[in-house]
Amino acid sequence: MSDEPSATVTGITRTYGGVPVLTDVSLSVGTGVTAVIGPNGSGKSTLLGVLAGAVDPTAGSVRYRHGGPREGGDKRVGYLPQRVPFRDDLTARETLGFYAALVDGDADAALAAVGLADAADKRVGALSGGMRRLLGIAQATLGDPAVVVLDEPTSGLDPEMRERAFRAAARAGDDAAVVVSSHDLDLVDAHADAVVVLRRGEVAAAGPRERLLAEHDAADVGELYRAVAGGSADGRGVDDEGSEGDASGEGSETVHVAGVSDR
Ligand SMILES: Nc1ncnc2c1ncn2[C@@H]1O[C@H](COP(=O)(O)OP(=O)(O)OP(=O)(O)O)[C@@H](O)[C@H]1O
Repeated sequence: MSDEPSATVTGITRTYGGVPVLTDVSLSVGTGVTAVIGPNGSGKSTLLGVLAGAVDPTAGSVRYRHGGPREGGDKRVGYLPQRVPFRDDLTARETLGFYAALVDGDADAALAAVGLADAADKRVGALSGGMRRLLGIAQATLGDPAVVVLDEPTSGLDPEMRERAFRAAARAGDDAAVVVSSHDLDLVDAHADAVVVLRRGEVAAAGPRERLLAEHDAADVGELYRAVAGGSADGRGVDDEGSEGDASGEGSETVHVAGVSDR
């Protein structure tokens, strides 16, 4: 595992109609699983979209160690958006074959890696919601990208499928920087090497999971979340003075959140 970050975002701000949804976010991610957590509307999808090159920041920059999503023909950044526009009439293999052709990937290997080998010839329209999410993870990992961005890969899934989706993400994290947003704090606790907590568009805490837990005297990621992000949907349950983590978003200092694994 290299200490050099796979992707670094510096001073990212994104506004919609003049309203900031991300404010001066700086962090870097490395090999392993980095989980982005935070209340609804805290900016997780926007941050992941910026990392994936799907959302242009209003200010700030993103730097990739191995080349970005818009550089050259190679797919260096894989992306699973919240809603995946797969066609229902194609089979799982045909679907991945389409994407694999774009990035010189191996559709069957990607299907096998997420446990969908037996469903290769099923039409996408006949897959369960969970299998569809797994297909989305397979799509995002095609072509061995250096950075894999997965936006809520477990939303709407049953507990077994959630576990499978996170395991697939964790396997991809063996040799890629996997950035995953999630509300499944128990799975984040079990599988994430590093955690970023967003609160109202700012980084409230970020770093290797074990270090963050120790710093915030939290037994698990659920406790960390309650301590740092607050309990309410918009994060207003937190006192602004006393709850900042080590990556408060002040200034543009970059915090390296990943690159440490204790698994
Ligand atoms: N295209 C857009 N146009 C206008 N506002 C947007 C757009 N995308 C996001 N927003 C706003 O930005 C804020 C952050 O949204 P975002 O989806 O990044 O949050 P999130 O943390 O991923 O939320 P959730 O957990 O509900 O998925 C929200 O207030 C949302 O309404």
